[in-house]
Amino acid sequence: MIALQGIHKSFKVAKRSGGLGQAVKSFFVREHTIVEALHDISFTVNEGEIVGYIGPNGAGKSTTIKVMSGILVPDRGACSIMGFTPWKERKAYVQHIGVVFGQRSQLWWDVPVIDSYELLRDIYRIPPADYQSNLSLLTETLELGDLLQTPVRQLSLGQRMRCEIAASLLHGPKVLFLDEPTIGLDAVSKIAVRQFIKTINKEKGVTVILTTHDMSDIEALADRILMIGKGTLLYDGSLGELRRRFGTQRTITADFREHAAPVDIPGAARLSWSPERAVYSVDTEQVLIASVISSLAEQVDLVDVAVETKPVEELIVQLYKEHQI
Ligand SMILES: Nc1ncnc2c1ncn2[C@@H]1O[C@H](COP(=O)(O)OP(=O)(O)OP(=O)(O)O)[C@@H](O)[C@H]1O
Repeated sequence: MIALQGIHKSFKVAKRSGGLGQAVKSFFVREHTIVEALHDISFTVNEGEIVGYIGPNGAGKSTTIKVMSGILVPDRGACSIMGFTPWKERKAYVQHIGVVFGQRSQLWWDVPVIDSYELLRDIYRIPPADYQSNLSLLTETLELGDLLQTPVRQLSLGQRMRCEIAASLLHGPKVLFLDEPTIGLDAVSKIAVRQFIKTINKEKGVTVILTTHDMSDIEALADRILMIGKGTLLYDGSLGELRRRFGTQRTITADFREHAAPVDIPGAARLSWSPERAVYSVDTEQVLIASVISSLAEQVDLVDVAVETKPVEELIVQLYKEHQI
């Protein structure tokens, strides 16, 4: 459904140094630097996938979304989405995609939300019956109700985001690009937005590409991660694979009835010890978790045991280190 091949995109940025002298000089001689935002980006996405596009600030995530939604023209490379080249056949193409930029609004600020929706209906030439059925489904699932009659500037961030997502789906697109859809939202709104993304993906088969800094979005939603750093694709695979690749390390926290002497477990490194709690680090490629717990149980009177994997954030930092980002 989506195929990018060797996409390159650079920006020419005016160089400015401090001081009045430099400012006067730059008035006559403009110096520029070239920022390579995307370097040879290639990937494919199948129909019905939810793909998380992640990376540090300035990695090139938004630039990729802009190329895929036809807003930016790349310097080189090919991009085919549902048979369209986004920047060439923009008018026909936008009928098939929905785009949400979390930091920008596509809604008219001073008028009720419904007025913006009606404008979008006319822009996209959505047949009245389709518009009505899409609107009622979106109103119900995103709980828009009274919000439709409210001017956008009076909405909370979470309410606005629900309205933005509905706006991007009124014309029934097959692909949805979401750039930071949960930015700034509280926990409840985040869960609502995630739940909705899951629903439209499952029930309507909408393919979703989402950029986010929030790893819990990825854990909750994405079958697959594409990771980008300094304009280069660093990883393409599942979160599970990423965990397996780096995450054979587990931390075992054991609570037990008072036990004075620290206990050594073969194959496990003891990270801390107190008379009622010990923390061990275990490499699951070297030793089984079960054998660590059973040798611990032989020596202390166990009350509780917790086994934790490394948080995803740590795995990602490790990947950046590996690629020297
Ligand atoms: N219009 C522009 N003009 C000049 N440079 C730009 C422009 N847009 C992006 N860049 C540069 O391209 C690089 C990639 O930016 P991009 O916005 O795609 O990153 P991002 O991964 O979305 O970052 P963030 O997580 O901070 O939003 C950055 O170095 C950025 O400064």
